[in-house]
Amino acid sequence: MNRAMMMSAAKNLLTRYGSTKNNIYRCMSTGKLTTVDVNEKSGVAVLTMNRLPVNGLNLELLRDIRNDIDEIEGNKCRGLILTSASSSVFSAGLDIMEMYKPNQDRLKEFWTTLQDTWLALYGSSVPTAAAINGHSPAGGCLLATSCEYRVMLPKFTIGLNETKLGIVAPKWFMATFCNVLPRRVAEMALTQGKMFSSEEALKVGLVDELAQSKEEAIEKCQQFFATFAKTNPFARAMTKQQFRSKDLQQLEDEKAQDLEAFLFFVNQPSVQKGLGIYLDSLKAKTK
Ligand SMILES: CCCC/C=C\CC(=O)SCCNC(=O)CCNC(=O)[C@H](O)C(C)(C)COP(=O)(O)OP(=O)(O)OC[C@H]1O[C@@H](n2cnc3c(N)ncnc32)[C@H](O)[C@@H]1OP(=O)(O)O
Repeated sequence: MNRAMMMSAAKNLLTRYGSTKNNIYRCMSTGKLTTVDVNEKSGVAVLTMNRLPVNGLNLELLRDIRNDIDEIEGNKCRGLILTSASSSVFSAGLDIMEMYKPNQDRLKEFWTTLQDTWLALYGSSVPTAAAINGHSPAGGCLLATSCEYRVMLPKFTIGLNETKLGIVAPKWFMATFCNVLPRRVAEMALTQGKMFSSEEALKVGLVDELAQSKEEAIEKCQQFFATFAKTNPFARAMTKQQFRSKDLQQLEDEKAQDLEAFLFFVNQPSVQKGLGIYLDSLKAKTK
């Protein structure tokens, strides 16, 4: 191989594997709206949501996340860290445009994909953590709390604010919240539609640690995964799945009813009106 060929091969490798100070990262898959980078040394995959500006969870982003989780599971990665390409928003939750004046077929597919994404993430056999590097309301909070561990940057907010929008979080959103928070704290926060500051979230246990940067958050997630170094991966995964099986089974059993309830609720004229007003208030903020 001559020098030019060697340079070209190295360049190709760097494009595919991208080098950082300590480790080599392999880009495993790149959906249009997500990227997945696997640390070759640790086997940990970083799944980055990249639908800027706010990672609103629309049908396409949810599909990409779902496919990435399946791929990470299939590749037997040692951990999955969910994070955002934005420096101020982890995810703004469900893209309200999917629910406002919706096309009914797409609305069905949207909700079914959200259900499947949650089943895949909450039930994942791979250890999961969220590096919450920005605001994380509603569906964003659902994704973060579906993971086993959360590290958040200061001065952002997280919570299930649905009641403030005049909508009701489904049972499986609530179950995910209750898996993290004491029941009374969860009930109060859900009914109030409370958004916690990062510091408050740490205090109540909604997040496990704070970090000063995204890199530090990812490092802390990796340290969490390292706590499993002396456990049997199969026994670990089975324990997690058994622990979460009631919540998972409930949605599996009630998927069709959950979809019907969502469609009925979202199509109510009063709900449509409320969503329209909320969207206008969000847009007015930017004017
Ligand atoms: C039965 C139904 C059950 C459903 C269960 C769950 C529901 C949800 O998940 S509903 C979504 C709830 N989400 C929110 O309430 C968050 C709303 N957004 C915000 O509070 C802020 O945008 C946020 C703090 C996340 C970020 O603030 P900024 O960085 O200042 O950004 P902007 O507010 O300027 O937003 C930029 C741009 O994005 C639009 N936007 C924001 N969030 C959403 C959203 N969830 N869906 C659709 N669009 C959203 C916002 O309107 C701006 O648009 P433009 O003005 O056109 O730029």
